[in-house]
Amino acid sequence: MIRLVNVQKRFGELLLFDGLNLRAPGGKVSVILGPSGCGKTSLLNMLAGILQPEGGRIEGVGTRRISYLFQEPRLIPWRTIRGNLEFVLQGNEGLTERLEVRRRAEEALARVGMRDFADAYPAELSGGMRQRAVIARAFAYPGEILLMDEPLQALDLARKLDLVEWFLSLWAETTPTTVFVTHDIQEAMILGDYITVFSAPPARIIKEIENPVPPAERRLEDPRLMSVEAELYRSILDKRS
Ligand SMILES: Nc1ncnc2c1ncn2[C@@H]1O[C@H](COP(=O)(O)OP(=O)(O)OP(=O)(O)O)[C@@H](O)[C@H]1O
Repeated sequence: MIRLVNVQKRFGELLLFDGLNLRAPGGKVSVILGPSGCGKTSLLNMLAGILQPEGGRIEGVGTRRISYLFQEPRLIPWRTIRGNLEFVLQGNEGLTERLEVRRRAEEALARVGMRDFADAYPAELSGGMRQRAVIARAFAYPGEILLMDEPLQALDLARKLDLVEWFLSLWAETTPTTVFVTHDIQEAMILGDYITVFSAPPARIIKEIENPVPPAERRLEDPRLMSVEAELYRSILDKRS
């Protein structure tokens, strides 16, 4: 379980978090849904230790291994897709053997249907394929905690749902404690075991929902998810009025 206790963060005049309390249960996907600029990326950066809060504390992260998926697929342009995965795996204790690293990279690419593109360079692939490669990379590097910053936002709905399916099947193998931030309600419903809605800064929690539908059964047209969607819309609209 990751816990934020009374976290304070400001950037100059902008008070981003004024005593934020939040939990992300172990082995579950917690989605933070919030408007642009409410501090979602800053929250992940604090969890990753890249950014320090001015007050409060963050528990449950410590020395645990973290995978971080950024908004845009950050791949090294002069390395092939396989080379990008190997690069991450080589820094990993116990995986120093070159052949083992290669085997793991190829296995991860095969898991997302990218085996035939292992020798391609990032610029030769579509945005959706690059995103698939970074998802493979995140799971090839076995983090206990997975942080995801709107990694699907630039994709159309069909590609997004395709990637969500890959994501959920890979995720189910190791069930890392996951914090996924987004402003997309559909992503939140399909991926989130828990969904927390943030207000604009200073970010407050305006709604918390436990997803009533198990991951394997989540379809956008499922009436149970449609009622989650309605509840999420209502909470966001109520806040505006
Ligand atoms: N290093 C920084 N210095 C000053 N202001 C910052 C810094 N990082 C973020 N901010 C500001 O803090 C606010 C929250 O930024 P953040 O990127 O965390 O929000 P977000 O919810 O992830 O937004 P988006 O959905 O647009 O990515 C923004 O107004 C941003 O300009």
